Amino acid sequence: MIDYSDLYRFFAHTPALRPWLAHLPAQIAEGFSPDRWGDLPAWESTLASLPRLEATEVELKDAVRCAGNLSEEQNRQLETILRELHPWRKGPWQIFDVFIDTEWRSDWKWDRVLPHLDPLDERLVLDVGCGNGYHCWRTFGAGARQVIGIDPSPKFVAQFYALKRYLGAHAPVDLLPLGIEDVTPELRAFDTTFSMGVLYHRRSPMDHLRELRGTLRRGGQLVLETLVIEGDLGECLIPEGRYAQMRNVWALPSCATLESWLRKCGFSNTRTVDLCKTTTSEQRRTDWMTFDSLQEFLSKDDPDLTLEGHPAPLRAVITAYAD
Ligand SMILES: Nc1ncnc2c1ncn2[C@@H]1O[C@H](C[S@+](CC[C@H]([NH3+])C(=O)[O-])CC(=O)[O-])[C@@H](O)[C@H]1O
Repeated sequence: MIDYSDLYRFFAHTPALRPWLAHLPAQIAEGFSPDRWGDLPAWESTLASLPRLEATEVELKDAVRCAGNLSEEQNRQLETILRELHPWRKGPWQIFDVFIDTEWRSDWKWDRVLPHLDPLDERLVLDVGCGNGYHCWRTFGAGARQVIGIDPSPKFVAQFYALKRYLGAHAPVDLLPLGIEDVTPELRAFDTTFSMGVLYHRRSPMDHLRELRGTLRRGGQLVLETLVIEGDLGECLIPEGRYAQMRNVWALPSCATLESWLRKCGFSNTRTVDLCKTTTSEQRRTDWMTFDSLQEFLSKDDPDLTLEGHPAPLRAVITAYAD
């Protein structure tokens, strides 16, 4: 579906990435397998039908947007095609005159994370579970040398490449249809690794932390963002049923617990740098994501609780360094 030849060349020229390259083409073929994803041909034809348009201006630092001289008809055609890739969860994106108003204000998360990042200049960055790659672009806009996002949902990969052709077809920002388990263990290649919104989806959080450490070179920075609970060292919520209607939520530790897990898994200098309750302004139903959203997942009587009676979503950003 996507031409990864530039990325394969980059892997070949980067000694630390070479062990992964041996498996990568087969993993990507598997990630885009039509046997696994019945809608894949439809997404491919959407990508193929996108108009060839030239951006005269691209902004990636303060927002993600591009501009150019398009007719109303061209903007309308672009919007119709991009809407075929519904639901748009992460953003927002301004693509010419088309404003993709996504479910999440991912720019608000970026604003919380950015002040705590080691300078990104010249860094090789991995974004684990990057969705459609919104933060990958912001990372590149903040100076990174090369950004590789991974996400096992090929629809999000399709959204990313739909926009990449306008935001920078040859920019060193790519997204692979893979999960963290596909990254070669103990690669120790990346200067910065993001894992944002992923830990609570992993059945074994400790294994996830160890996998993340394995992606980083010694001294590389981990930026971990996840759902947490208020509480002391040792406390952790493991919801038996759903959490905020999500079936695949496993562990919500307190910050102190999570920091101790990080230290146990080979990180030091752990720091909780941000704690933020998710609001219905940050995560909400929009014209580009018309399914239920946070508002519908909270208790009608008490917005501090989820529908199931658990504490409502509280998210922490924790930074740590790989030993
Ligand atoms: N095994 C896996 N490996 C990697 N990714 C996975 C895996 N399983 C699921 N995912 C992916 O992890 C992402 C989690 S969303 C965070 C997006 C972004 N980071 C954000 O911070 O806005 C969560 C949220 O918005 O709550 C999804 O895109 C999954 O496909």
